[in-house]
Amino acid sequence: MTQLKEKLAEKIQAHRPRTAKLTKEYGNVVIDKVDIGQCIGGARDIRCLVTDISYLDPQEGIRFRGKTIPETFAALPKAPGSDYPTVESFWYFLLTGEVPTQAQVDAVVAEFKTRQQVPEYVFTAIRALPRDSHPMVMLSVGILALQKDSKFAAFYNSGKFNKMVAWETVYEDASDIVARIPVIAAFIYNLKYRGDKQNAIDPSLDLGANFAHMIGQSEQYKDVARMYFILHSDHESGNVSAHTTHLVHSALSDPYYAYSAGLNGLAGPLHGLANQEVLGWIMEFQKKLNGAQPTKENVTAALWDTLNAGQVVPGYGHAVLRKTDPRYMAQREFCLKTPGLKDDPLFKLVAMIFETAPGVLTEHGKTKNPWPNVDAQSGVIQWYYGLKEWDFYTVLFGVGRALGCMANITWDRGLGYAIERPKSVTTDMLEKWAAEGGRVVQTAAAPAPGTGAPAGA
Ligand SMILES: CC(=O)SCCNC(=O)CCNC(=O)[C@H](O)C(C)(C)COP(=O)(O)OP(=O)(O)OC[C@H]1O[C@@H](n2cnc3c(N)ncnc32)[C@H](O)[C@@H]1OP(=O)(O)O
Ligand SMILES: O=C([O-])CC(=O)C(=O)O
Repeated sequence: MTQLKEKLAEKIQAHRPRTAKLTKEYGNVVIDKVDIGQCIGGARDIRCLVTDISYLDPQEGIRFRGKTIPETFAALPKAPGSDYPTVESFWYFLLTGEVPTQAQVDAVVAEFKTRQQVPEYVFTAIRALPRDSHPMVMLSVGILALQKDSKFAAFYNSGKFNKMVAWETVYEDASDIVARIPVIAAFIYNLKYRGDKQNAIDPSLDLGANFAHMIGQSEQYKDVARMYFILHSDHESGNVSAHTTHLVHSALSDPYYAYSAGLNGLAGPLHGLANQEVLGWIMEFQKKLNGAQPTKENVTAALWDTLNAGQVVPGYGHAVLRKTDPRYMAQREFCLKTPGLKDDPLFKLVAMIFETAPGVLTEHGKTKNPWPNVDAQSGVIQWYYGLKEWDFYTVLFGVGRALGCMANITWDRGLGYAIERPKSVTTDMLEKWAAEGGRVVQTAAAPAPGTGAPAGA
């Protein structure tokens, strides 16, 4: 066992009694209620998932293992010669909740080296796709192609499957996915946009730096990759990509099936694809400007054009957040402290949209959150460093999101979470309960009509 796996074994062992006690002794304690609006409206705000990897406060934004973004960056050991931590150090932190020592980070970096070789059949499968396939299709296929070597699936099929140790094989697959996904992403980038010029893995580099090297990027981009992957890693477990991954794995589908499915959700324009949509929107707007400077007036007019056409303003709004996304701010601060980038015309336009869009969206009056999310700021950084193919941006997101999704399902198995299966109802039922002022629950512990029903009723 590696040091990280041993530490994780300790942590899971220590945590199990807490989950068991909650289920056995407090299983009937009500923590939320469900109304018709939530039933029809995407289960918004219903507290019905558990994860300790990260928590999203609507006002404050994300905390990874209890730490805000600045606290996370400050606490973790940094990559050599860099202000940013390695992805490997963050992976240790997400999995265990402990800030690793430099020696523990070095061990993960070394472990990833042994995992990062991608079998040739994965590249063959991607090459077989039409070259104009979306890069997210290629990434999802690449992850799915790896499934045949799943250690979790092999364990399940071995006839010796045992729930108590099943997490160990999830950990193996999860670590393989995290170590390999940047290599697959780099292959896709090179295949589609660099005339198939493939750079070999540099075994001396950490995950983020190696990704930069593999796509032929600059020294400075190494920190961009590290920062981007960490910022995009996790957003508690109700978002589409994390929830899908969790749901699919809850059927004991292995991590490859689960994350390929999660990526397919990330590829939606209301979720991860919004970063591509933001750049597309900005480029369209710049074209219309025809060389003129962006001003509050012309940005306002462009935002209204989008809204009046019945479209959403990409990069703005959020299902949970009610303030500017701290991931947006972390990337904005990166821009402001990077000479060149802070004076870049595209950054200035993004900053002008930040000044203008919240007011316009508030006046429009629909969105509950007029503030920018992570996707409004990420593309401009990529563009500045020469990664201009914006249909690739969600692939970058997918590399980062693997960290959170894989940490989550490793813990799902560690704690033996059940197959996920919420209950559906019919429209007739909703109409009946609406007319009656609520659903009458037939249990001893039934709450008053209109206050919801305990599980199992
Ligand atoms: C990494 C991420 O996934 S972050 C999110 C990335 N997605 C985007 O940036 C796309 C633009 N934003 C949106 O579409 C939404 O804000 C979402 C999908 C993020 C959240 O959706 P919801 O939780 O349903 O938002 P909310 O409750 O505020 O929606 C209420 C109304 O405001 C509209 N609205 C929300 N955001 C926007 C927006 N940016 N522009 C225009 N209208 C919006 C919704 O479409 C909805 O309209 P409807 O009543 O006609 O259906
Ligand atoms: O939390 C959400 O629903 C969407 C989001 O920002 C993410 O997944 O990063």
